[in-house]
Amino acid sequence: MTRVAVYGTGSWGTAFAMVLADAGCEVTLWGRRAELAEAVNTTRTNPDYLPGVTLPETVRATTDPAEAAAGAEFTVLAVPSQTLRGNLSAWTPLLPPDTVLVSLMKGVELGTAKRMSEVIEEITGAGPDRIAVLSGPNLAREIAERQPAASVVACRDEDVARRLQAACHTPYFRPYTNTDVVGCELGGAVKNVIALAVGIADGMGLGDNAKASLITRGLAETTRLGLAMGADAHTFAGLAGMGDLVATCSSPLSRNHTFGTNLGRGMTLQETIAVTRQTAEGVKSCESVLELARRHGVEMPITETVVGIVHEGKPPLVALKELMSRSAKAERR
Ligand SMILES: NC(=O)C1=CN([C@@H]2O[C@H](COP(=O)(O)OP(=O)(O)OC[C@H]3O[C@@H](n4cnc5c(N)ncnc54)[C@H](O)[C@@H]3O)[C@@H](O)[C@H]2O)C=CC1
Ligand SMILES: O=C(CO)COP(=O)(O)O
Repeated sequence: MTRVAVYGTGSWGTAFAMVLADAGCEVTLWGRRAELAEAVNTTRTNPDYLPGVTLPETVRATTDPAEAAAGAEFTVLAVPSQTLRGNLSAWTPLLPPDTVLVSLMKGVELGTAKRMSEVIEEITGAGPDRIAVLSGPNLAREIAERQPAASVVACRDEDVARRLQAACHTPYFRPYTNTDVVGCELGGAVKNVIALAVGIADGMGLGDNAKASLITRGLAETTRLGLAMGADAHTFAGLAGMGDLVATCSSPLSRNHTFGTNLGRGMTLQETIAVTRQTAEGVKSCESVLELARRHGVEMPITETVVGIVHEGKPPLVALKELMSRSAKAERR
């Protein structure tokens, strides 16, 4: 039986642990809180993040990172992007030397503007053949209910991607392989920023034309950044690009979309943070994405607008006016 360690008992870590177990793996789920690990082991549920979902017997939880790591063929990381560096520094000495590190995270580190695979490489010293990314339209709650979804597993080494694909392929979860790690990571991180923009528009009461325009131009600016960073344009038309963007921008389950909606309705940033219990990666990553855009000389007007509203207190109506009155241009530039 393939042994897998999943670090992070939040909604996606727990739901993906279930996917792995349904695909035939033996999974150890690491979490910080003893009472939550105890609840998983005794009631087979994660009442804090996925109430009402029964987890398979082959998912066991622990608060001991060494116990989780032992014998793991895959080490899956599902903590907030901004805490990964600290978490992984503590776990690295415990990891099996050949384990494949799998990022489920959709953020870019603040300060360094590093993608999660870059942070993993820097901290663990693993080469690109041992670092994989899973990304796609994968709202955790739907997957925990075993509703059908497709996804992408990306690794520079295609054989490793195929091994991971086999480890998480179930009748309701269909992963495709890809070797474009940069594109998959950027697709996942930037769609959170665009989902904030769409949420703000929804909260302001704007219509479906505005939403479709933001999604489409959001994908255009994501692709521009990706191409400047060496990604493959096809990735952005796929599940980790367009697929995830559409799911996140249209679903009330999305934390980023909901965060934006609250801002668009007139809540302050502090009020919005106070009512947000879970990780909304775009709130911090919008600044890192903008930093990447500047470094690579790429225009990302929607990302810039989100940073203005979220971090600089720009009123959404003013931001909208500025976005709409930018100089006219050809669609493909
Ligand atoms: N929830 C979803 O539908 C999906 C989430 N993701 C991504 O997965 C990643 C994790 O997201 P979720 O599980 O949804 O978040 P969550 O907010 O549901 O859970 C986060 C988990 O990280 C833990 N955590 C928080 N601070 C920590 C720290 N300092 N050290 C260690 N652990 C800490 C929390 O206790 C919790 O277990 C994010 O990057 C997110 O973008 C990706 C696809 C789907
Ligand atoms: O990444 C996701 C779906 O693929 C989840 O989006 P949120 O983090 O906005 O909830």
